[in-house]
Amino acid sequence: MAVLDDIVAGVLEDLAERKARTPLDDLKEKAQRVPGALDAVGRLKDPEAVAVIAEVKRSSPSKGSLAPITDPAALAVEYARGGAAAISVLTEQRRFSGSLADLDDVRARVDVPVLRKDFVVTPYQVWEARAHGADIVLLIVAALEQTVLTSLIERVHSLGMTALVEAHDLEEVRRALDAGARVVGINHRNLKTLEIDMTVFQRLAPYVPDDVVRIAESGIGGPRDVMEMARAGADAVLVGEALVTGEAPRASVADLVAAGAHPSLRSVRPS
Ligand SMILES: O=C(O)c1ccccc1NCC(=O)[C@H](O)[C@H](O)COP(=O)(O)O
Repeated sequence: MAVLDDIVAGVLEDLAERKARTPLDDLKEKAQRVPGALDAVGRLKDPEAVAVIAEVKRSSPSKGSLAPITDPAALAVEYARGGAAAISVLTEQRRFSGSLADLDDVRARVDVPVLRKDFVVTPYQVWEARAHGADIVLLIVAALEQTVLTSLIERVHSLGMTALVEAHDLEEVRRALDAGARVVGINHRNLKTLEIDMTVFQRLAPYVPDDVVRIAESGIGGPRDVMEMARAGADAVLVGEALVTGEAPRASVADLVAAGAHPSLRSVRPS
């Protein structure tokens, strides 16, 4: 079984337990009570600079354990102080050691948009994201049939959130756009094999129109990578491992933010 299929199978088992504990109607009520979602598109498409989405990531299928992260909110606060435009919180339990409690904690402590990073394949999970304060929801094209992708994007947007629609090849980019994505994440990581190919963003970004937010995801190790992605047309970068395994998350984010606003990029970024 491909890695992605295996992850989604586990996600569906865990989801069945949560559904048994919390009926959808209760979740909808909770979603009415939380503050409205923040505008993410405005934060992620700054003509002056590449936005940095900093990720709270304890472990991963490709690398195993990365960092214990006992206080995800404290880490997120450091990221925000370093200038992160948004915080990504992995909520998948089995392979990433994340949880909805992490999302709650982070939401309560930062005022930048928060991304629920999970394997969302049902409307219930979209409601969950909103009920736990998410502003952005990841939808992975490779995990979804086209009609389901389209309806999940609509559901995310109808709840005031932003869908980050993730693709890894040209067909997936086209499917994301056809389905109504306004924010497309191009992942260097192939979620079926876990291989990283750092040329993927450069090759696919030209197929994403200028009025759609383009995010380069995975394998970004430092300021040089951010500048390379900026030259290839990235509006934002999503960074996990390099930040959680480093010594100083706030300073590391600040370095990435500075790279994304480097004066030499002015001539290559549309104004
Ligand atoms: O990180 C993995 O190994 C992984 C495996 C299978 C599905 C998703 C996976 N990661 C999720 C992500 O998209 C990354 O956490 C995110 O892009 C940040 O990547 P990185 O900076 O390389 O940690």
